[in-house]
Amino acid sequence: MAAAGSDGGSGTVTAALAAHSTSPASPRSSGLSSERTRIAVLGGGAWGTSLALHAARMGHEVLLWALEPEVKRAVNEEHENTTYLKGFKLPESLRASNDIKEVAAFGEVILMVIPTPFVERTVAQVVDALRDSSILVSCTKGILNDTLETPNEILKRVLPARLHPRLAYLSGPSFAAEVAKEIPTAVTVAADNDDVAKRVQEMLSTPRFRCYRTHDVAGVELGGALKNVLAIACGISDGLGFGSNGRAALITRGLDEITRLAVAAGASPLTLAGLSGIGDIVLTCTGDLSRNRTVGIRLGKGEKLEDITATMGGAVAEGVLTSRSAHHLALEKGIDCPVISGIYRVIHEGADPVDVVTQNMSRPLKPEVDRRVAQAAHLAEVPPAPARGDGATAVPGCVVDC
Ligand SMILES: NC(=O)c1ccc[n+]([C@@H]2O[C@H](COP(=O)([O-])OP(=O)(O)OC[C@H]3O[C@@H](n4cnc5c(N)ncnc54)[C@H](O)[C@@H]3O)[C@@H](O)[C@H]2O)c1
Ligand SMILES: O=P(O)(O)OC[C@H](O)CO
Repeated sequence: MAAAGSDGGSGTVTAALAAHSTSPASPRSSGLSSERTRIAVLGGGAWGTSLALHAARMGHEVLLWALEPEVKRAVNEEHENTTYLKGFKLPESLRASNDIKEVAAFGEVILMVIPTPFVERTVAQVVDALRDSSILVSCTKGILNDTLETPNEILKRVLPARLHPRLAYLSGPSFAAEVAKEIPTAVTVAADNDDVAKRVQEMLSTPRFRCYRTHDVAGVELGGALKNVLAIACGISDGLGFGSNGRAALITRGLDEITRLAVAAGASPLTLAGLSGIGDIVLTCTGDLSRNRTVGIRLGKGEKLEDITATMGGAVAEGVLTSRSAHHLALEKGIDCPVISGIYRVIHEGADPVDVVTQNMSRPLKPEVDRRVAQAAHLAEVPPAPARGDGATAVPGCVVDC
């Protein structure tokens, strides 16, 4: 399904950007370095196709695995993914295959862009085709229902231990259609191994697509997964006509509860204040291209979930299933998450959204800042202030690289 509202890449923003640069996709024109790399993309949905397009524009060799024969045919013959990313011409150099082992064996770097419920069975098919030097980048945003695992935890269970240091996670505010239009976008790459994070960062960064990096895998994954539930909540609020006050309250209090839950699951609160937290929350809680927010709007207007998903053309709103996982994770961790639990009750137990809002707004009154988050924020590591030439120490916070 093409993302709602896509203008097929010929919008005025794209034209304005093009007028200021002859080669926005090229890292070489800006001093950014990127060696030509063989990149395999597993997943021919909107995001997989957009990332494949981005990498191909950079001059990387790209092979895309698509589940559907029709996606493979359209990419190879029409040079467009007419199923999931309609309206964007793909370079002829970007080829698609339905043979997942062939695609995995091709890649020096493998981008895994698979909805959460299919990550395990998809990756299990390619384990034997992976080389020890492969770098595997998960771009999935969700939490599995049965086990409450993030993609990182699924991958570490399925892949041999020697490949664990080769794993990275890409997340942040990034609508597939806007990346395909080369609208300036910033994302985060998380990895335990800083060399791996740097390699992915350098491999994918351009003047239109800026990658930051972090060690906080849990924070990046949980931020990316939990914001989808909040986007559904904001959509419901919009669908009910609750306006700007309602949306601002949900974004702010939603960020608070997502942060408390993520911190309880091992994340740094600073990550939730970054691209994969507040960045992606702002994008999907306000942006019309969000599938999760669109599901929420339609629920708020009274449509049934089955009718909504039946008209999405196979596109996935991860927040629908993640609302169940997040609710159970909150119970398991003992974290009070009224927004997440409210969305769980609306989606999975048929609760009336207006009743949920009234109940949430009527809870016992409390301080705004949670004690545990405040403590975690104070304990979080800050970069050491560099020494000045005169032997004095620079003022912390004044020399941070932005
Ligand atoms: N679309 C975006 O703008 C965007 C941006 C960032 C992250 N993401 C995340 O990327 C992931 C993939 O989303 P998308 O937007 O590329 O997909 P999509 O919703 O556009 O398409 C659905 C995808 O699921 C695949 N699929 C369906 N059944 C499958 C099966 N049995 N086994 C394997 N794959 C199957 C389809 O082939 C297709 O690739 C999700 O976790 C999503 O949250 C999406
Ligand atoms: O369209 P959504 O709601 O799945 O959001 C897509 C991306 O996660 C945005 O960063």
